[in-house]
Amino acid sequence: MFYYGGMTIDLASAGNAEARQAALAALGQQTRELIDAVVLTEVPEDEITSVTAELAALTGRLRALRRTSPQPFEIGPDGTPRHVGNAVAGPVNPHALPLIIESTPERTVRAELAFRPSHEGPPGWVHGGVTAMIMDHLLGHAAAVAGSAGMTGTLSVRYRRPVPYGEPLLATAEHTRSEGRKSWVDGRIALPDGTVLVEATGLFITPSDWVGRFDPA
Ligand SMILES: CCCCCCCCCCCC(=O)SCCNC(=O)CCNC(=O)[C@H](O)C(C)(C)COP(=O)(O)OP(=O)(O)OC[C@H]1O[C@@H](n2cnc3c(N)ncnc32)[C@H](O)[C@@H]1OP(=O)(O)O
Repeated sequence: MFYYGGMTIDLASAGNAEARQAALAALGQQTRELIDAVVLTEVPEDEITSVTAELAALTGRLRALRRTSPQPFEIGPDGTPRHVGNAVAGPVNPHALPLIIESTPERTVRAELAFRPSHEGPPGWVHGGVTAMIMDHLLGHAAAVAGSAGMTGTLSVRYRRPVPYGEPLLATAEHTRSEGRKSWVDGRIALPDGTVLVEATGLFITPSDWVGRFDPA
């Protein structure tokens, strides 16, 4: 539902939902490119001021109709979570890489990724909070495809080497064991040659009201 000028509008019935998601994903991608352009720009100050004014106008146009509910969320028949607005994997969320996760027949997960200049923490390297966020999400996804969807209880991260941005990397994760509603998952981010940069272990807890709700087929 969206609220506009005192009216409530059900956009799902007002248009083609798939085309709308594609349009939003394109907006998300353009905004990612904008963010990196802002981070890297060396244009003159008057140009920066002019672009800022144009962006303020564009922001106002988008704010004309605002969503008041969370983005749609579903678990596919294979246990794969789909959440278009997610901060890590959501194609319509400019904060998201977006992380594109594949599941293997063994119910482990993998994602090829490249961080962006806007993820910089230490000069020239990726911020540790960003890599922890990627690990949190990927490990949570691995728990879900293993039939143990849950919320992060604890996440432990070991930073073994600095993480570069703008270079291809591989993130992988696998569920290792469960006890009741608690599940443990291991994961890592590595260079293409296998050199591990970041390792993580997470404990995911299935809330009581999720039990049996998100089981993969
Ligand atoms: C849909 C698919 C999504 C799929 C999603 C796709 C990937 C997304 C991944 C992103 C994940 C996130 O960022 S999630 C967002 C970050 N996480 C959160 O916001 C979680 C906030 N915390 C909570 O909501 C709650 O505390 C829960 C759900 C974690 C646990 O609450 P609860 O269910 O009431 O748990 P409770 O009965 O007290 O405890 C059950 C058992 O777990 C233990 N336990 C409880 N909390 C913790 C903890 N933090 N660390 C260690 N152990 C804990 C207890 O000691 C107990 O052990 P015993 O006595 O039985 O031995």
